[in-house]
Amino acid sequence: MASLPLSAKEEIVERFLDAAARGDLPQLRMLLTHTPSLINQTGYSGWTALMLAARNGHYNVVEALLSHGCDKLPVNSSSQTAYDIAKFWGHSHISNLLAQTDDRCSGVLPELYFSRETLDRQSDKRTDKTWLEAQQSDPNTVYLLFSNVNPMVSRCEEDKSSEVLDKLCRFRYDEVKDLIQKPKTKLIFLGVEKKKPPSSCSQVQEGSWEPPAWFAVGTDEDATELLKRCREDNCFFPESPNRNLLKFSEEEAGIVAHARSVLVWHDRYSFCPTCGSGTSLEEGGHKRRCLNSECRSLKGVHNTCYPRVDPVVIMLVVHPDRNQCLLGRKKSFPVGMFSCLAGFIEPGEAIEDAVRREVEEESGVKVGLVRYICSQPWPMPSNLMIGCLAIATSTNIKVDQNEIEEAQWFTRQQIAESLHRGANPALMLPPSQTIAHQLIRYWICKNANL
Ligand SMILES: NC(=O)C1=CN([C@@H]2O[C@H](COP(=O)(O)OP(=O)(O)OC[C@H]3O[C@@H](n4cnc5c(N)ncnc54)[C@H](O)[C@@H]3O)[C@@H](O)[C@H]2O)C=CC1
Ligand SMILES: [Mg+2]
Ligand SMILES: [Mg+2]
Ligand SMILES: [Mg+2]
Ligand SMILES: [Zn+2]
Repeated sequence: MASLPLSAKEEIVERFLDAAARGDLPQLRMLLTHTPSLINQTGYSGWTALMLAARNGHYNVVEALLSHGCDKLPVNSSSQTAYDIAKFWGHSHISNLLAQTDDRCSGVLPELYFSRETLDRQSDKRTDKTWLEAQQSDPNTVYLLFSNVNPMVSRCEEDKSSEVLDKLCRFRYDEVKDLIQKPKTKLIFLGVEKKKPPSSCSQVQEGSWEPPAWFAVGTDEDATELLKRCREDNCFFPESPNRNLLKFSEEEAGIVAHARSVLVWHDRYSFCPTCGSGTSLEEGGHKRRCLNSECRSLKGVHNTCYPRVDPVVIMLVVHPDRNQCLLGRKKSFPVGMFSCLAGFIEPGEAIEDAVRREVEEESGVKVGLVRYICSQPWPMPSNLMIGCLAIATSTNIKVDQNEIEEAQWFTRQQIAESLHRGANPALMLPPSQTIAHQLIRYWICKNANL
């Protein structure tokens, strides 16, 4: 049977993959300059250009592909990454290169959701009352409204990935000035915009321009009343706040993480933890001062006066054979979902010891080497997730049923398939916004080269 003619697109993909397989760097570069989207295209059996170059030992092609931001994660139909292929065929200079390239640049460890510092916090301005007051009434200042620690949002479906995005509703001083004067309202100074205006702006030329300040307004007023302040009619307060907190853009997620954690702290610590008296807000909403002049908390620096952060270790435990990892599921997880083990750090405990203790408590597995990888603020309500890879020194699982319903070793192949192809009913991994997902992805890409 005569083979069907290739479409123009298929033909260019084939030429690109062929150039990678032959190590023809000039041809590969020329095609990439013309059509940058070729970079992660796949051909026969899911092989990418990176895999073909890794298979045939073309170091300079692998290097060029990585410098163009090529994705190292994809697996072929045999569930092998480019790293696995280079290693299998004995091209250790290439497998080392694939394991070593800078994590952030190569996309192995992307920026974590909730962690973008969109605003410049300008913490030194928190004690400058005159400056803060001037910012509050400035017409360019941006206010965000929170009802019982939930942000008011509007929904837009125009994101390029066609995912639903929630957008924070922004208000100006005139629209909220009555609200912020009420005694029970909490006003949090979040920082100032980092973006610079166009140099044509007259205030920039005069030297009088200041970047707009942002404030969060926390109130327990009736949500329906608050919604009446909106100019648009598609604004709302999400019904399941925890799930909805994962629907923001990266820019806004970072702002929400800061604002929500501080507001939750005010909500839960209205009275002085030292003597039980009332407190007042200070320092742009980043401090609570006890109103009892005799209180010990007023002498020296007292940590109960400042917002709390709870450190939590979260770890991907790697099997001693380096080819499997340990994941667990809580009863509350959706069917089929497994995630990294996690637990609160206890007082007087180092990160490594907390990792070893939590893993042994929850799964019975003993851990030796622990390596810190990355962290993520998790404003539910105020955790700092400290992500680690840990190497197990024992393999028998004995689950603590109070904390975990089930724990299991999964092979690299099972994980790579679930990550790459998704929709695997036997193993569903947590969403990409979580540090658990990113630690798992990191292990697959780096092959746990501890
Ligand atoms: N972003 C992510 O990828 C993930 C985030 N997490 C978060 O990590 C946190 C800790 O994980 P768990 O397995 O629940 O911890 P865990 O294994 O330490 O068990 C929780 C228990 O620890 C006790 N506890 C000790 N200190 C606590 C504190 N400061 N606050 C609340 N409870 C405390 C309580 O009895 C609680 O029931 C959770 O809040 C969860 O939201 C958990 C997994 C993934
Ligand atoms: Mg736990
Ligand atoms: Mg635990
Ligand atoms: Mg614990
Ligand atoms: Zn007190």
